[in-house]
Amino acid sequence: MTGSTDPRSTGARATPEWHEYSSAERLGAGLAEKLAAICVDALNERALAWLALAGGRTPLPAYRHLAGMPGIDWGRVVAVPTDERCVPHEHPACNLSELGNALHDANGISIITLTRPDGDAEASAMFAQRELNARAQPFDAVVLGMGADAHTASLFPGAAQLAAALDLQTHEDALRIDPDPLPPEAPFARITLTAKRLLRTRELHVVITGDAKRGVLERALASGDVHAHPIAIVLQAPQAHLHLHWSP
Ligand SMILES: O=C1O[C@H](COP(=O)(O)O)[C@@H](O)[C@H](O)[C@H]1O
Repeated sequence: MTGSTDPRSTGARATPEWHEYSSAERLGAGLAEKLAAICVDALNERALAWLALAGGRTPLPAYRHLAGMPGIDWGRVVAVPTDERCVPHEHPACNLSELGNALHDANGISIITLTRPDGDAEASAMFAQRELNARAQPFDAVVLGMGADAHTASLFPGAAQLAAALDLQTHEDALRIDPDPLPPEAPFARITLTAKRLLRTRELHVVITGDAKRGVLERALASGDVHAHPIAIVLQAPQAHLHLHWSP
């Protein structure tokens, strides 16, 4: 089911369009169709299609569907993770291999990394900034996941660097973030795209599953408090088409 709240809101807030699916697999197929369409449009109009893709498990079915879709000139598609853990690239906690595996069939796609091969946090932050600075054009689409604490990308509530990463006047595209507390399942510093960089996009797709996360997302959007609920930054991109994808 697809539904919209207020189709054209007033003020500088994005208007979310909800997409509800009966399963995570259907969500993956629905999101993949939207990403494929925007890649095709981008490639018809510009030299490259430029995507920022969330890590985590929820969007992986969408990436797999997308990679299998016909009619996309993958050699002209460039993707970057929205965030990455500061671990060596061969470490099981590095998002890169899962993203690469999910996009395996997208033959020729370029995936930009945010971290140095050894995972050093400071060197990675400088590297990520250079990589993004060299690709200053707006994203065609940004896919964002969300944690149970309302973090998105690696914009973690409570992190010392959160205010800098949320600052919409910043000149930084990517920053080091130290989640506080460190999540026990992934106790690492991260590199995250800043809110300003994530919001410079034609489309924003938030992808979540389960009633608990839906409740978190609805409360975050209602409060608009980006420091307590960083996912609420998506409301601050009124020029972007904001899609919220949910399945049980
Ligand atoms: O820590 C992270 O978690 C979120 C959500 O992941 P999921 O597995 O629950 O979908 C993810 O979007 C983010 O990129 C990642 O760093």
